[in-house]
Amino acid sequence: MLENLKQRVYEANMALPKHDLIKFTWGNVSEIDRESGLFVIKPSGVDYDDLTPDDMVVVDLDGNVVEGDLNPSSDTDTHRVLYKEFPDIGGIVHTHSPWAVSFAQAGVDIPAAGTTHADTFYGDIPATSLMTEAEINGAYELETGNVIVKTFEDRFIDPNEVPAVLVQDHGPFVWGPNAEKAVYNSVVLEEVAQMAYHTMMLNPHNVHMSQTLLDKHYLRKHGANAYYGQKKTEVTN
Ligand SMILES: O=C(CO)[C@@H](O)[C@H](O)COP(=O)(O)O
Repeated sequence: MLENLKQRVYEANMALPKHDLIKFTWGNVSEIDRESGLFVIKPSGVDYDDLTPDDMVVVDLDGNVVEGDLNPSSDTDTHRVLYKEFPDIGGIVHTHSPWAVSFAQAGVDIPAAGTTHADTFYGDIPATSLMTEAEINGAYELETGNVIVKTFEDRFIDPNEVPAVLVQDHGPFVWGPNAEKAVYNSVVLEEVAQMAYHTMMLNPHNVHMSQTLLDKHYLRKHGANAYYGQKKTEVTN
């Protein structure tokens, strides 16, 4: 079971440079096996050209390295918090994709401006508030996870419907039912971030799509077969 998971996580990590979402050793991908509560994550600081499936590190939800000779990603605690607090997600991606990072660093939500966005995100993609000095000086990656969870709780956003967040001072964390889908969502995030930036430049007033179209479009695509569990709303064609 773990060998297959390591292979999948390796392939998902290798998709980051392929889609130009990272440079050098930036970013990381993980996937959890919910039965065992173990997740597999990229090792820290290893160039993607040198990565192998055997380099992947197995971690439990208490943060203990269960298997692996290399140190797990420096963002492991952020992944860990999200797996504990968002029980429906199965894979997490962190990238430094430029357009998403620009919105994150500016502390600006990516607005739901059109159907390209609505295909994957059921609403604006939230930017977190700036982390406090205490959070930064504490266990930064752990506090990053806590800030993400608090952002979704405070803004009543369902992480199963908006599978991404823009961590101010850092960058995007994106998730999905597995690592492969989380990478797909990361690619869509970068695309809609660039589209949103230009849309906002062209029309500084209001770029939000109609809620009616957002509801219709998202539910038609996800409603009956939402991969995060069954949506109760009837899908209207
Ligand atoms: O944002 C940072 C560093 O600024 C990290 O997220 C790196 O981008 C990935 O670190 P490792 O996964 O290699 O530890």
